[in-house]
Amino acid sequence: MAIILASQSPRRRQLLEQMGFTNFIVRPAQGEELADPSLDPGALVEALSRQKALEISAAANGEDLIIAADTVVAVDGQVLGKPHSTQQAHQMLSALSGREHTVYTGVTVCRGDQILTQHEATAVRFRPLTAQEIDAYIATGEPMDKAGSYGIQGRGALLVEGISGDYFNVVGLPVCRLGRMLTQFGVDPLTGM
Ligand SMILES: Cc1cn([C@H]2C[C@H](O)[C@@H](COP(=O)(O)OP(=O)(O)OP(=O)(O)O)O2)c(=O)[nH]c1=O
Repeated sequence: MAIILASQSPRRRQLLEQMGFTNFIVRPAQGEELADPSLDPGALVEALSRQKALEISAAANGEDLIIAADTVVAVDGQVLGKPHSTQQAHQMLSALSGREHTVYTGVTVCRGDQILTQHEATAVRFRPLTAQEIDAYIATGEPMDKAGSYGIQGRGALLVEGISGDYFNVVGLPVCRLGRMLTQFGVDPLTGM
């Protein structure tokens, strides 16, 4: 049985390694992420993670275990994905300045016909940011491939006053929840695989 991480995200790869997995295949999904915009953020990230997992599973061996995830930021009923431009990154960071938002990550594990999807939510509080600080942060290049236009694991930490919930969920993979989901597939990262 091979473990396939259906993700291009280097953070997700690192977190899977941190869980103790050394021999897994990275095979990012290529399909466009399509979801009903009326879904609430939890249902949205679940649907997107499921799409990624099913795309890779369709071309995989039935014995292979696929893991896929999707992360968004929600504030004021608005869902923020990755920014398409530095201008959009500026808008997102302005919307997050001086307040709390929620990071949602959906995760899907599947093998053959068995499929399990869940999500985790983490509250993150930003300190107030000036327009100049936002511009300086964008100039580091860090925001552009990240939901909500920041990376808590990088210099984005300078913006974060506090969090409530799973830190790793913000980085892109709810490690504790995923560990428990995997036990339903007979894979236990803690006691041996
Ligand atoms: C909020 C936040 C997001 N992120 C990242 C995690 C995800 O990689 C990204 C959200 O985009 P996603 O669409 O979830 O994932 P991706 O396009 O990077 O990779 P793939 O679809 O192949 O799995 O934002 C951080 O790294 N740090 C953070 O603090």
